[in-house]
Amino acid sequence: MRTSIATVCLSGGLVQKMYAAAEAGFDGIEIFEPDLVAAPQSPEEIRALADRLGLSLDLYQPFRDAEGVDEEAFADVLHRAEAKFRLMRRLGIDLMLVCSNVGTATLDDDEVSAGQLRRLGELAAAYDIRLAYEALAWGRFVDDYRRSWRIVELADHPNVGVCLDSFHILSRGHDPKQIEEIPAEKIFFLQLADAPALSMDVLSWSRHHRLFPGEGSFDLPAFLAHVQRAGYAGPLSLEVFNDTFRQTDPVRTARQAQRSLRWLADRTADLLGDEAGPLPRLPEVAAPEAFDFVEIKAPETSGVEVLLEQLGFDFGGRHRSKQVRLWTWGEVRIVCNDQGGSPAAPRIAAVGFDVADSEPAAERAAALMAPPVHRRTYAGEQALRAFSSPDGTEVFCSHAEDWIGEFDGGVAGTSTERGSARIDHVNLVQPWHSFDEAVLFYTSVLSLTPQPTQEVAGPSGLVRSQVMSSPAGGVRLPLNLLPTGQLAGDEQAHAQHVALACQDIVGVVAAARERGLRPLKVPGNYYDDLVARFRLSEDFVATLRELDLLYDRDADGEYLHCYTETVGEVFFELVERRERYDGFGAGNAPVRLVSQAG
Ligand SMILES: O=C(O)c1ccc(O)c(O)c1
Ligand SMILES: [Mg+2]
Repeated sequence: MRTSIATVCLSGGLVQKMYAAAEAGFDGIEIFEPDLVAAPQSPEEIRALADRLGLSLDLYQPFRDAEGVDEEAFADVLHRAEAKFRLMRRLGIDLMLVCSNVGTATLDDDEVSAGQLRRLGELAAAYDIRLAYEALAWGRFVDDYRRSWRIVELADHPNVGVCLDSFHILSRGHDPKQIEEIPAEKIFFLQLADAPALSMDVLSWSRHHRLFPGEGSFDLPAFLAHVQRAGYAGPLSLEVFNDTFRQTDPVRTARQAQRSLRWLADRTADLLGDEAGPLPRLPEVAAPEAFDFVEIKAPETSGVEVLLEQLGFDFGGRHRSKQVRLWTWGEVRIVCNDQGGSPAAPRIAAVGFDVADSEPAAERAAALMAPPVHRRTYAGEQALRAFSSPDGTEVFCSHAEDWIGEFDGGVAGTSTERGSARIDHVNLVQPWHSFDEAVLFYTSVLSLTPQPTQEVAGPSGLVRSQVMSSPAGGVRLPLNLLPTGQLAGDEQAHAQHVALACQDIVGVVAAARERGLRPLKVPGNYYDDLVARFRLSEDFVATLRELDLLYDRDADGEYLHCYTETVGEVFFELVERRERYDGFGAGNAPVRLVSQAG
């Protein structure tokens, strides 16, 4: 499988983009014309650099407004094209992308367009150049790949073929199955992009919101399977116009892009089975169905452990050789780490996921270029493999049995009178520039599935939230994207949190309050509104009000929850899920955000 990336995906100048693509392991690039025009280097220098970096120059693009025009306009098209063909010879590029006409087309006639593409193809042939015709989703007359293929078929010239771009096809809801009817030798190029489900004009959607495969809502594995079944053997090239990637580190973006192609190839090979051909596979790993632990970096005096004690955790002992303490409650294991000058503000430093087999999980993460994390390990201690997620939180694939013996006090006796508990979800706050990357990271590395995005209004802006979850719901990882502005009080509301599921939240919170816990205060107006929305008994609402419990109900069941105060950058949530309730009480989030902002 050859991989390629359009220079438009990356920030920086052309040379910087080329270094980034090479460093991330791409085989080639598509040169986006404005990048070349703005570059101080000559075409010959760019060609030499590509050679030196081991990058092939796969495509020059875009050539606009070529077909469907009158004869006078077409004379200008030929003139313009010839200049580009000469330039491409200097660059050593033999494939040019021709977009369907959006501006100058006046003739809605396949015969005319085909005739003009044929004449352009004849001119290109003289320069040993081929043309890949792409139907833009907003083309004046040609906006459907099936029509662009009909025109190419009519043009009937060996130097004229189609370029398929997943965005233009899937954004319009066109069925990609008919790609299989296009002869492989006529598919000159393939561009891949994902996108979030948005209802907006398709041009703005394309120019600002494209994403790498695995980050959006399109079914790219199914799309690529059609292209592979057609017999396409050219490079898989990414073409992602995205406002964030245009302004973030190009090396990091290029690695993210390469990760997305490796994930996509593997998923597509799954769909194709015996027909997968040369698509490379990843070590197979089932999604984890439980959290193994959460590690909080916190000095012993920070107050986090006071909270844990109030919540009813048992002290599970000190680590044999490190400044690390374990707290347990049922199946919940929280590790407080005070090593190496912990930051004053406690924060979630690592999350352990209980995967069936840690070795292949670590191999898979490495194949997806997840940056490894090296922790100090002493003789006789389990060396756990960990990786850094895009926001810096370390991800472990681990099993408590392998490491819990390193804590004196051993496995803590679990107080049965408080019932069992488990980690329900871990909410990780994402910086604005790594949100999409995080979705891809958890999708590809841990095989978690992104759920539909939600937006919650907070006092200082909208919080976008996307939950990554395992098939049976044992692991839920809400990723929250914060508003970009920072108002006073934001820090509290935008801390990360660990939610603990218990069976009798009323009893647990009542006991915790006896031990001194002060849950986040919920305003009286909230309970008046609850009474209006749900037919709840007065007694029940009085209990909720007394204990500052929040409530939600849907067709699947009920959700009762409450929050602790925030310590540094972390707080805890207690939850009780009744029946099959699968949400997070999203309607209550604005109340929490306002209360936390104080
Ligand atoms: O947005 C555009 O104009 C544009 C240009 C070239 C492409 O390949 C494409 O998919 C879109
Ligand atoms: Mg394209």
